[in-house]
Amino acid sequence: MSDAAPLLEVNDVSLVFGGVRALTDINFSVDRGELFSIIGPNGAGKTSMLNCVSGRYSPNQGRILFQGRDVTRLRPNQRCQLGIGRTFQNLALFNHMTVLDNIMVGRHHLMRNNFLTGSLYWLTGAQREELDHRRAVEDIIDFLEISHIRKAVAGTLSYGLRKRVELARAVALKPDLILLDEPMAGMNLEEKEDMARYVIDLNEEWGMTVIMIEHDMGVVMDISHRVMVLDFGKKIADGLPEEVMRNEHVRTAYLGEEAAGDADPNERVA
Ligand SMILES: Nc1ncnc2c1ncn2[C@@H]1O[C@H](COP(=O)(O)OP(=O)(O)OP(=O)(O)O)[C@@H](O)[C@H]1O
Repeated sequence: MSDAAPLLEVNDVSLVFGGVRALTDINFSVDRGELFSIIGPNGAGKTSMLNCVSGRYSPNQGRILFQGRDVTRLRPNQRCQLGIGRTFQNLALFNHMTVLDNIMVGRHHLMRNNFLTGSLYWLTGAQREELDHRRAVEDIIDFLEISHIRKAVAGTLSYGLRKRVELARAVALKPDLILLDEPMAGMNLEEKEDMARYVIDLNEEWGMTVIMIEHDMGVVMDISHRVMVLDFGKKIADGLPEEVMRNEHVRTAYLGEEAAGDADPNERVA
């Protein structure tokens, strides 16, 4: 694959649930290094699109290529191993486990030693491997500023902190492509500012390509390189944030003229 080839290509993807057409003929691509956002009203098909990329849903039609390889029929864990990580709209943490253990779960597929070799702990290099993993996890904990809660049981934390731990677990997979489903939902302004900064740093410092679904237009327009708009399962626009904001179809179909006026680009959250 040449450097110029997209990291992710979605070709003619359609997805149907019974009588509901969740997605119709969706085409887009995301280049390595991009921070790409998907927006649209409730029920527009955003999460369905992300689920087709992560492998949770299998499209009825179309193909998904990751690093030039057709992954359309691969299971979620296979895509994970190829470098696609994600967070969920509704938190999916192990609430009874500590923050540290939740993040270690994220490292699982990178660990070569299993329970058999693990029983030969000192002989197989498992001890060294575990140390390496712990070090990598510590880097993530420092980056996301959750050192003070590392030993806390995940279920006891505030919503904002649990979202951050969930992000940490997804980052622990060291994905090339990270899919974020409404990372700022339910957060206060300060938490949103922090999360926006983490997303930018993941993209710029950690080199991860990001696809983000987010309803906060201020954040989306401020930090995205490109934005795609879905409406009733169809793509109605994609382009630079300012182009999308100017697009009349988007303004009427999604934002509405009034809301479009509200999303003042000078009033950005991050
Ligand atoms: N598992 C499912 N079974 C049946 N219908 C589904 C399923 N998942 C999604 N849908 C339907 O597909 C359509 C798109 O839903 P989706 O959740 O992808 O939209 P969305 O843009 O992410 O919405 P929101 O912003 O509310 O999260 C909706 O009509 C939804 O009811």
